[in-house]
Amino acid sequence: MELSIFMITALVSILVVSVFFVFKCWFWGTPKAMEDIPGSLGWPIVGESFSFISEFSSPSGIYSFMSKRQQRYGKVFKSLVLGRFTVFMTGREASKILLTGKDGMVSLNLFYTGQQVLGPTSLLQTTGEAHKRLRRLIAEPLSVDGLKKYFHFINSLTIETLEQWPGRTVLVLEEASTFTLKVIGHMIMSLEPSGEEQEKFRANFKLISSSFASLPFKIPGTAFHRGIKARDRMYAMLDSIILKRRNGEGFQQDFLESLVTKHSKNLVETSGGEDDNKLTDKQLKDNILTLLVAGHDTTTAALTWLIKFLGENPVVLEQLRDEHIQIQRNRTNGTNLTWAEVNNMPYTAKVINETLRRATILPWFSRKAAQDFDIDGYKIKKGWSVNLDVVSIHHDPEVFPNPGKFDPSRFDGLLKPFSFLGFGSGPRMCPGINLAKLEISIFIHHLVCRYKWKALDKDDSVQPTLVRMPRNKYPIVVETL
Ligand code: HEM
Repeated sequence: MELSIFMITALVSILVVSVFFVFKCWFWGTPKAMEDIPGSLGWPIVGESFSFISEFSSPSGIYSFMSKRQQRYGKVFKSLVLGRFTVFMTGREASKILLTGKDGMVSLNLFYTGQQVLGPTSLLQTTGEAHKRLRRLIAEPLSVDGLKKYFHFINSLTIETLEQWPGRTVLVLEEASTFTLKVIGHMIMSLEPSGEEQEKFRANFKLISSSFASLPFKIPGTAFHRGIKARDRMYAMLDSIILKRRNGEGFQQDFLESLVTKHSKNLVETSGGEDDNKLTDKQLKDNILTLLVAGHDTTTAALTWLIKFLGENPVVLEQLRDEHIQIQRNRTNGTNLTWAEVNNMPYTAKVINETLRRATILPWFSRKAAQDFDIDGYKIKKGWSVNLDVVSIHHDPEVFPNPGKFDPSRFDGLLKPFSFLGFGSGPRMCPGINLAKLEISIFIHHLVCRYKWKALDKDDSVQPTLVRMPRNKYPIVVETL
């Protein structure tokens, strides 16, 4: 029932969005200009969107859509999916060109709904110098040292979360979602992990999140409209916190405080000139929302896949458990995990990488050509949508033999550049990498040291969302060891 409602909604959405955007593109002549690129644009208007969506949620995911076409046309092919004429490409060479994107060759290619919700000054919508400047401002609070102050919070929250798991059916995806949202809410604005504010924050965030894959019409009653309204409520909440901080009330050592005190424009006497290290309140809010959106689903999915892969690979689980039990045994004083320990978990780091390779949480990286350029002998024109197929890169048998196997030892040695893109590469490489690894490592430590679990369902299909997650949310039962 749920599936058929989803399918109907997806089909109607594809149709409406496609008609809107495809007419726009045909008007500008994109299909004709793409004549030299191999591939098929599929049916008029909807293109290949139906097979794209249906293969997307199959266990092999978008990989089967890509590999069929790569076998027929080669590494570069065109398609018409989700209302966009798109050139798909794969391989380490294409990654290097697209991800290093020198001289502003490409920009990120958000869907219209994402652009509207996140606002024009979001990191995801800026390019060139403006993008570099924003990256500089958020680098310090997201660095390993900058994150040290959140260690105790994440550690306690993990223990509390896991203590609730034994004796009931646990939907790992839901638990991971609640956990990662509490972590990021605390890190950004010292939000208490429970209570009315947390509930409001969560409700607004959910509406914002679902508006990204909605129809692009801001009509009351639509998911897009609800998302924009939730975004406005979230901004009002941030406004009131920023005001309090400026008035010297409620000082906290969080991400917001660091931006407000060091980088907020309203605090300095502006003499009319631009200060490269200062942000307006609008820039501040757009980018806090960007971090929330970019960091939540990804970390939730990674944690869920990791627990699932461990459940399916007892040998890996045993080796991982050994690493963590050894950490416990080596402790001379105290019984709790320490900051030094969490930064020295070599096998855990490989398990995280292998999870990101095997699951490929962000299956493609979407770009827009900002100028004409050549790739694998094909001419890409300014304005085209270009998608880097990361799943095929992560499943290339020449780099990762037997790619379907979950095998963290693949990361024992150095890999060839651009063969592993779990956190991306180049100027747009994930700025949240340290936070994500910190959360996952702490969670895994307590999980494997104290608990064992059993999966209640064997379904391997994937939710048809931009971030790949198990459709069944990975239901398990848990016992203490
Ligand atoms: C395991 C969890 C995570 C994974 C797998 C992940 C993955 C990625 C990848 C692959 C990219 C590059 C996308 C591209 O090039 O198109 C990216 C970018 C980004 N990530 Fe993450 N991420 C994770 C967690 C986080 C967290 C916790 C945050 C925030 C605190 C975050 C914030 C961002 C932002 C803002 C960008 C865009 C950077 C830019 O455009 O300059 N991510 N992430």
